[in-house]
Amino acid sequence: KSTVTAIFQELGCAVIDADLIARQATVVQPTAPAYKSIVHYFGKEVLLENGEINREKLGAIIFSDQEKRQLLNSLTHPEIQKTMLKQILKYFMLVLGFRYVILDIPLLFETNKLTRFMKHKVVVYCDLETQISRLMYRNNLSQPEAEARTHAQMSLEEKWKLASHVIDNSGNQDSTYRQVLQLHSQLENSLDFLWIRVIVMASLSGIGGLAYILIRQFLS
Ligand SMILES: CC(C)(COP(=O)(O)OP(=O)(O)OC[C@H]1O[C@@H](n2cnc3c(N)ncnc32)[C@H](O)[C@@H]1O)[C@@H](O)C(=O)NCCC(=O)NCCS
Ligand SMILES: Nc1ncnc2c1ncn2[C@@H]1O[C@H](COP(=O)(O)OP(=O)(O)OP(=O)(O)O)[C@@H](O)[C@H]1O
Repeated sequence: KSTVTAIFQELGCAVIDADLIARQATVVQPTAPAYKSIVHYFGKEVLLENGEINREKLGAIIFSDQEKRQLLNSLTHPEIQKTMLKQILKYFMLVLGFRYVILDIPLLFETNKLTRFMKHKVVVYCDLETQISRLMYRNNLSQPEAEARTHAQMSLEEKWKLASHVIDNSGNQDSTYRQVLQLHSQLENSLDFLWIRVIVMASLSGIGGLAYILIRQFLS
């Protein structure tokens, strides 16, 4: 997904990355409420010496225990979704004026209630063997560790069925790049953004109208 969203970003699109948010101050840094709950439920042994979350250790716990994974999800996902929503609104505000926003979400179909508001759902696909070997290489994991992580998610075949577009990323980066270019031009030519503009305009004029009434009441 990150490989594909990086191309969209290069093409000038607005991108919101759930994984990045999951690592940020609002979610797992020592001042965040989710951080405190993680320490409360998982203990200080999931912390590094500097107080930050030991991702390797927490990963080893949650990817071998479904209940603990669900617990972690229940602590982090509300914060991640709240931050995503704020960023979406920012991009749709008239000053920024983006027609659409690309959301990079690993657990979109499993947990995200946002799907019903999404016109386009893109699944980035490759065969399981390639997926596991790329994950092993990127995260420096053993085969069983990488398999535990892929099994913690809906299979790509199932996700494929729920998608409106599929990008086949089994080949080289050039082949992926070409597919993204094609999807990008399809999205650029789409008029789907118009209904979002109408909703944003209507909400803003509603808020503006309310503020006007309140000011009038206050001054009279
Ligand atoms: C458990 C954590 C600390 C492990 O960090 P680490 O850097 O070792 O792994 P990384 O984040 O790169 O994830 C490894 C792989 O597991 C997947 N994954 C991550 N969290 C989850 C989850 N809760 N359920 C299923 N798959 C997950 C990722 O998409 C990736 O493919 C981290 O993944 C985390 O904080 N997860 C909870 C937040 C979350 O659900 N993030 C993903 C969706 S927004
Ligand atoms: N077409 C490709 N050819 C070779 N390597 C690739 C290709 N696409 C992605 N990779 C590599 O595979 C790894 C995983 O890709 P990427 O980070 O884009 O996946 P992701 O879906 O965002 O991952 P996750 O949800 O696990 O964070 C990265 O190291 C990336 O460089």
